[in-house]
Amino acid sequence: MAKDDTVRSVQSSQADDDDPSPLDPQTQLYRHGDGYEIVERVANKIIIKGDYIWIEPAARREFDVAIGARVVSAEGRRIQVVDDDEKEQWLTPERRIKAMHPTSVQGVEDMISLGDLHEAGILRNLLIRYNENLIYTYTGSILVAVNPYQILPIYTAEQIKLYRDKKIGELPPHIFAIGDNCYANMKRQKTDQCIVISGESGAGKTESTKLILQYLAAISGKHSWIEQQILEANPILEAFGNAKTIRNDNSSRFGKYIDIHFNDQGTIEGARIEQYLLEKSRIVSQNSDERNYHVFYCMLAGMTKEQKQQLELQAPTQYRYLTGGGTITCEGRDDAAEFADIRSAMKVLMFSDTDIWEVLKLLAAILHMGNIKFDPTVVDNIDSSEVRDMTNVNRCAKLLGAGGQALGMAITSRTIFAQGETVRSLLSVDQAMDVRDAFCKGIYGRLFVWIVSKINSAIYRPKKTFRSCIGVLDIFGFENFRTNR
Ligand SMILES: Nc1ncnc2c1ncn2[C@@H]1O[C@H](COP(=O)(O)OP(=O)(O)OP(=O)(O)O)[C@@H](O)[C@H]1O
Repeated sequence: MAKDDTVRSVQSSQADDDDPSPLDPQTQLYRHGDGYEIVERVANKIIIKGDYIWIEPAARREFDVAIGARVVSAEGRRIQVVDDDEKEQWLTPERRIKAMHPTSVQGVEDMISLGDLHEAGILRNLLIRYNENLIYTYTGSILVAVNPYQILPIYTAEQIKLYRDKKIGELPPHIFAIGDNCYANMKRQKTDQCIVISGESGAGKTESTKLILQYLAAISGKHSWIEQQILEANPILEAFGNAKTIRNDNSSRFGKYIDIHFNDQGTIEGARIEQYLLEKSRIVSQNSDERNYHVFYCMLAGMTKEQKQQLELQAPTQYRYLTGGGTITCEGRDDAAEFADIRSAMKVLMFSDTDIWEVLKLLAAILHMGNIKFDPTVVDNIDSSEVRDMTNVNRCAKLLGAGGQALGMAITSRTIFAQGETVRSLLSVDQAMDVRDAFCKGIYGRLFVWIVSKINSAIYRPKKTFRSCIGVLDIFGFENFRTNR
């Protein structure tokens, strides 16, 4: 709003066209220079051409919110507006509207200063900033980030330098400002800090976590080996814990908490990662258009012919556990190149060649296991099952270092120890399939825990002298499906 503009609310009982007076005391009139430009009186509110208004939702359903709009013209008792979705609409006096506060018209860097502090006000503020590629906005000390789905030139070395030692609010909102604030507080107050990153799936939490780690590594350290190791933990965790979903091609299917440890000089000394609640059901089944964990497709695309022969592996299309979602590729991902990156990251984190090979053997065993089929049979009048073809069972047994017969028996029967006695009962086909799937989920779950502990053994240094830390929590994103599991 220009400096000489005035804002007034007046009573409509005094209304005439020279001195327009809305009934609703909340309605504000903007005086532009010599007078008002009035286009129409709608529901006792004076609307001014060029003014911004909130259009209340026609129906009052749970998730409906008002939408912002600009008044462009009037005709009879209707006004024409262009709303924030760029849609033209004609509004009649029956439609509920409200004047928009100037802060919502222009947008603000810190939403604490919004005049219209409601859901619609917050959404519009984020929208108008997003339209100008301003993806970060503060709400006090909270940073709201909107996923730009494009590479913006805002994460350069210059930007890192720029945000160094600045107070929040001194520069435009940025993820680096949050990292810097945390680091400065930790050093100044000598207290541990924590950054919590939350949002729905695909919102950009994992990218934000990575940016914070990169910023902390850049400002605190001497580009040491330990920093490199901490950063290289990500490709490994993503390979084993991320998957393509319908919302996000690289969706984290586990929660992670990274504690970064600093010495009294503020230099990174080590870190520790904790993982939570890996989505194990994905190992054995995937929703339509989704994939299993990246690592399976990467290994099949990236292993040499000889390695695949040793593990008796074929193309991903041959495995039930990899084709449940009906898609084996992920646009924009090069699985073979990713496999090379995963291997080199594992080397950086001190996984030996034997470790890596043992991991691949477990993954191969899971794939063969998923292809085991069962036939129904009846034993002593009880529905039972038998393995249709022992080839896959024997492959798994070899890879797991178990006996083929023993493994076959373990997935088609159940053994109970009761009152000093051992009772073995046979499983139906459905039960055997459940046991097979549970076994694979168990193997993968334990493998994931082992991988995280192996990473920790490379990056964690026991506390010797003073140490403070910054924790970054990246939880899995919220999702809402037709069927929620
Ligand atoms: N700041 C950013 N700049 C550019 N692209 C981004 C940014 N943030 C996110 N993206 C893009 O959006 C995708 C999804 O982001 P990300 O994986 O971080 O979401 P998420 O919130 O962690 O989702 P989930 O909960 O499913 O793991 C990324 O793979 C990346 O392509």
